Amino acid sequence: MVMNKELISMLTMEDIVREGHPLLRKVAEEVTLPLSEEDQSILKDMIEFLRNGQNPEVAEEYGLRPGVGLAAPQINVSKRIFVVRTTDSQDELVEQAFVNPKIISHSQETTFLSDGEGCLSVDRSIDGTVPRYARVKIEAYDETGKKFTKRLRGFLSIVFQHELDHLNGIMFYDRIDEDDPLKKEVPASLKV
Ligand SMILES: Cc1nc(NNC(=O)[C@H](CC2CCCC2)CN(O)CO)c(F)c(N2CCN3CCOC[C@@H]3C2)n1
Ligand code: NI
Repeated sequence: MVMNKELISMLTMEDIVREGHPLLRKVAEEVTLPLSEEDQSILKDMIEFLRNGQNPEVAEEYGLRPGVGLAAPQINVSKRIFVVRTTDSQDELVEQAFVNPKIISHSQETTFLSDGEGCLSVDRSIDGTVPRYARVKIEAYDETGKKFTKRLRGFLSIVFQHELDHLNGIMFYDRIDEDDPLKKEVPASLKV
């Protein structure tokens, strides 16, 4: 399908950098607040990309892989920004920009997605358990530059940690234990 990129400002899969691109292994720069016009428009494009990917018609039309999160380094912008669009444990839609995000505390207990993880920057499927903190207390700024703290758990907590890793040059498969990739049991000592 030939797409006339000049007429489309939206992000497509062509804008997503893939494994091997240096930005995926760099620690991204903190963003100065308030966000510049450029950074605000980058955030808007990122949220739009997730919305489009979660819309079957649009995803089909533009060949988008669905995503629930996207980090700025994945679109060749080495800044500490990511966006998340998914439903939370109360099945509420969460569409959130995280600027200069930090984990300020976390549970000892770990969790993981039973089907493992994937990544829009990784064009292959990699089996293995990706251990994540079960609960995290985070601090970040939103698109208006307002500071907030939040306690995340479950799926949202996992997505947050996957995206935060991208800001620190970490890929999900870095966390798979080579000696026991499919381990499902959380070591007893880690249970709180
Ligand atoms: C689990 C999942 N990963 C999808 N893709 N991968 C991603 O989001 C990568 C980030 C996720 C990989 C594991 C944790 C974070 C992108 N990443 O590389 C950014 O760094 C999905 F698309 C998806 N869902 C379930 C919810 N559904 C709601 C309706 O719309 C479709 C959507 C599909 N669940
Ligand atoms: Ni990813």
